[in-house]
Amino acid sequence: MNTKTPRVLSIAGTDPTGGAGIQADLKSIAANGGYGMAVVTALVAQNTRGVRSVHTPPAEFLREQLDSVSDDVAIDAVKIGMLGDPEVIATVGDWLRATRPPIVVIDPVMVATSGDRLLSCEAEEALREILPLAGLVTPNVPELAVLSGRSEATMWDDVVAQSLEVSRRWGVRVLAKGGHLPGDVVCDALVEADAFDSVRPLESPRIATRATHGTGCSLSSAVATWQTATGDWFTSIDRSRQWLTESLRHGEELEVGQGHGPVSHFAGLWQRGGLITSASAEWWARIAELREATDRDPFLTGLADGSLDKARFAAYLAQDVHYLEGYASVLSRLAQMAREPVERAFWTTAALACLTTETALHRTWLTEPRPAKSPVTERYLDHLRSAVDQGYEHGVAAVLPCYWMYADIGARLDPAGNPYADWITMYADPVFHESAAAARRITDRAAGAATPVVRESMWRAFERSAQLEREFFAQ
Ligand SMILES: Nc1ncnc2c1ncn2[C@@H]1O[C@H](COP(=O)(O)OP(=O)(O)OP(=O)(O)O)[C@@H](O)[C@H]1O
Ligand SMILES: Cc1ncc(CO)c(N)n1
Repeated sequence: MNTKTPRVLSIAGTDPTGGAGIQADLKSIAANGGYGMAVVTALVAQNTRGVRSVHTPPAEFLREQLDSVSDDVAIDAVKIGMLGDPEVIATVGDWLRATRPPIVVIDPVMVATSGDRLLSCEAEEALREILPLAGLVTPNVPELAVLSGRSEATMWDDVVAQSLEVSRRWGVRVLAKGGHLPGDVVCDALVEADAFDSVRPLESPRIATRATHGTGCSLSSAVATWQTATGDWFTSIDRSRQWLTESLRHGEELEVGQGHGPVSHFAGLWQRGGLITSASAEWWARIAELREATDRDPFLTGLADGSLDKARFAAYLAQDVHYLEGYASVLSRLAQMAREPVERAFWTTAALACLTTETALHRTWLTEPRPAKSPVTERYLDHLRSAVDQGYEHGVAAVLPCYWMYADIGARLDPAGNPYADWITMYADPVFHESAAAARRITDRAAGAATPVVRESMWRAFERSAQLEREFFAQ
């Protein structure tokens, strides 16, 4: 098992709508964990409905593109798609013989999903001749008929028979794809003609979707990528098919084009949180410096070693009572805005705890007359109120630092022999920590469901609160 990121080169034609060809290959390689590179064989004016025209750059230029990659980059795998005409095939064939990439997958592209031809008839013979350079060839049913010189298979047994013929004749492994045959189950098979004529079928449920544009491109690129990592063709095909099935399921959601739309290459990744596994964890890391600066504030260092002046502590608690009253109102508003019953219950309980448990200690320190709200207290509460005004997501992000920074401080201070031990143990209490964890989970759920724009402004609301927490201690 190779643990390095596979460097995978796609040699193929283009699809400006991004669902097939090189554009699909790059997405597929990335979605399956590889680093994608691309050499263009043909510029294709096409969309989800059909092909309008094809522009083939000069063969010398194709060779220059290929050499640009191989002269500089160690290539782990190559996926070959649309080759268009005999000159293109000869150029790619020469380059393959010269560079000998360790993994080569040829998707013998002949016809687009729309039914338009992508390979000239004269090129069919030339294409057969380069098959021995591949570790795997991935024809669909019509392509298999062309390669084997037979009529198009209508039954699975014929698909297998034709695959065995192609495998035997050109000494190549064949992934026969049954996507074009009818049935609730889509059957593919890895076929190798040798003494035992191995035929290993792979089945999956047929997804009822029109979004099948570029499935062949995407599958072959995925297999090339996985093969670098696993070294086993069957495993690579199996993994790639699982990924493709998931991507097919979400293709129509993209609403791309009026014909056969593309698959959603990153649907699974997005659904599982994309690059951000936890928004709150990422935000917490981003405020690391601010947190360290807060720790160094004389108020907190004094609290930590017990040397803090009693009058300063009382003044802090007096402001904190004002703050907690305002904070509780904000939490009640979140309770009203929450759509999930568990979240509504959490914010309701949180508002109550704020007005009772948390302020109980404060009240023992309060002296009359109570001081007015300080400018920092006013500013912090204004910020929280304007965050909930913007929406639930912003509100939950804004109230989080108050929980989290206090839980963090409470866990790190030692109450033993400290005159402020009551305060420390209140924030070291597991019940308070569980509340902080619940507030984080709610924030992560809201951030996961939010658009990138909303998530970005959630972060800003969180960051501003963290800054205000620091100013609050420093006041
Ligand atoms: N509706 C579907 N549901 C599930 N899997 C499918 C569906 N259609 C195709 N597949 C799978 O997608 C892969 C590509 O199959 P297909 O035979 O359609 O290739 P293709 O014709 O070369 O693709 P294209 O020309 O659209 O790029 C195969 O693994 C096939 O089993
Ligand atoms: C460039 C290109 N390659 C392959 C296909 C097959 O889907 C396509 N439509 N376009």
